[in-house]
Amino acid sequence: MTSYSVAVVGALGSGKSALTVKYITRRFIMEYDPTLEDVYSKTESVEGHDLTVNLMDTYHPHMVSTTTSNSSSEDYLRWAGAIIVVYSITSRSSFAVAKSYLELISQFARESSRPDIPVALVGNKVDLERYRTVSRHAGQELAAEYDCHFYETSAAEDYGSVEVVFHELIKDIARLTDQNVVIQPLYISEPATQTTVSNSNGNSHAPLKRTKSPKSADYFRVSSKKDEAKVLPRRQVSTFKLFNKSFKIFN
Ligand SMILES: Nc1nc2c(ncn2[C@@H]2O[C@H](COP(=O)(O)OP(=O)(O)OP(=O)(O)O)[C@@H](O)[C@H]2O)c(=O)[nH]1
Repeated sequence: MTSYSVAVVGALGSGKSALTVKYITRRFIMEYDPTLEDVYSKTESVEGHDLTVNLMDTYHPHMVSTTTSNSSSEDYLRWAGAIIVVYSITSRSSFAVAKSYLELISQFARESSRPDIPVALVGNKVDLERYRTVSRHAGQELAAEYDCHFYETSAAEDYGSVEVVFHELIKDIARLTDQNVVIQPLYISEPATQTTVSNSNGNSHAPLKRTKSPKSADYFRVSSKKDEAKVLPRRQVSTFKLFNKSFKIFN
């Protein structure tokens, strides 16, 4: 199974969960329960080749504007094939935290054997333009400083602006492993039968043929705390609880 692991990091409240669930379900969520670190997976079958995207929605309550970290908060670095660093364009403190994450990732890349780990800096909540305190230019400059992708998104609005972030990183991972991958939009089909998966701690990349249209897609979430997987039936939920998190969904 071709597998791509993407970790999402950033300040509390920057929209990590909203972006992750938007990508998984195409819907915007309003979170109102505390967050735990969780792993979600989305799979699709492409011309007989299965592609799985594992997403870690991280939770580092003690990560502030500093480069100090501890080993458990760096687990995502070892796990991820690519990393999304999120800040809110309405929060200068979240931008400072994003810079700290970029520094941490850059240190890790230097010290490990993974100097090319793909990273995207994402300024989220662009629908709240009137409350903007971090300019687009500042985001671009920071991304240039750390030589990473830069995007501005809204988890509350356009799905495409969220999808492109994940897809570009998946393509980067594939390029790093010499895979010829064309990522098409991940269509969500009727829920499949319940599936059990285990967390991916590495990235094994089988050759993937070019394709014109994905045939089917499943999406489900696995908890990093439990060896249990859960299929989320898209058409049956307007409000749902995912293990320890509750979400309201806005169509
Ligand atoms: N308007 C708007 N609100 C957003 C957006 N993304 C997230 N939010 C809201 O911002 C709040 C925080 O979003 P979360 O996704 O929980 O943020 P998080 O980074 O996962 O936060 P923690 O789980 O505490 O680490 C929630 O009320 C979301 O509904 C966005 O793009 N636009």
